[in-house]
Amino acid sequence: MRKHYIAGNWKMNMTPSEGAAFAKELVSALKGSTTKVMIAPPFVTIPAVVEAVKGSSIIVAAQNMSDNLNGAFTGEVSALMLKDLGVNTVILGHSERRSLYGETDQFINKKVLLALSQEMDVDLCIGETLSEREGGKLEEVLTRQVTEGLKGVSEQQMKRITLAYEPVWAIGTGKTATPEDADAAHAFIRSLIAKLYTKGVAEELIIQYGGSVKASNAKALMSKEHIDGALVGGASLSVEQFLPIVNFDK
Ligand SMILES: O=C[C@H](O)COP(=O)(O)O
Repeated sequence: MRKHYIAGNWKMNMTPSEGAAFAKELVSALKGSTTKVMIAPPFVTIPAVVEAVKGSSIIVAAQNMSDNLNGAFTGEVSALMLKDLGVNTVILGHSERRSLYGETDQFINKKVLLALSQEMDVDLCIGETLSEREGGKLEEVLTRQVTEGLKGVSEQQMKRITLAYEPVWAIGTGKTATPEDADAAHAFIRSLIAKLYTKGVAEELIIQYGGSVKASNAKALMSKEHIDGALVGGASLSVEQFLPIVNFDK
């Protein structure tokens, strides 16, 4: 039985003081909740948020990290630095990293392997563009992103992997995939994982949906068999909008 996992990716929003205020409010709103919740602040906001969620079960993640552990890589942040802050989860391969910063499947795979070598959990994002979907390439794109992104990841390490299916055309656009379309993509991804690993690994894998998730569509999406949670962007920026998504089943 897979447990729902709801994540908020703040992207380049929230100063340290704003992040701390949000986190304190979320901690008190979630008292007693057993839902697995993660928030991913920008790097500089992480320490304030880590401090604010202390004692709660909220996971603080990074939105990205370097493909190296240390050295002459100006402007980069490494897994070692994140771990020193108490951050053990990282989002990798977000479509904005792929499209705006040219991250390839091979580069993302290098980071995935590095994060796993540091015993970090990875939330690996995949998803097709509108032209890929309309051109009938959905399965080809997902197959490539999953196969390349997870190259060299062992069956044992798959316990640390969450996948986030985010159709690029649904991110920040207000257009959500229908629950049926999203579920079909998730089912395809799960069948792919069963082929690459085992049926057991596929059945345990958490696959989040991302792309204009909000309070009004969260329940319909997450009632689908293969949708195990959400990676929320815009609606994760206020507790008022994020909380009903976390509590979609209440
Ligand atoms: O990481 C989150 C996704 O990019 C979704 O963003 P959105 O909820 O603003 O569409």
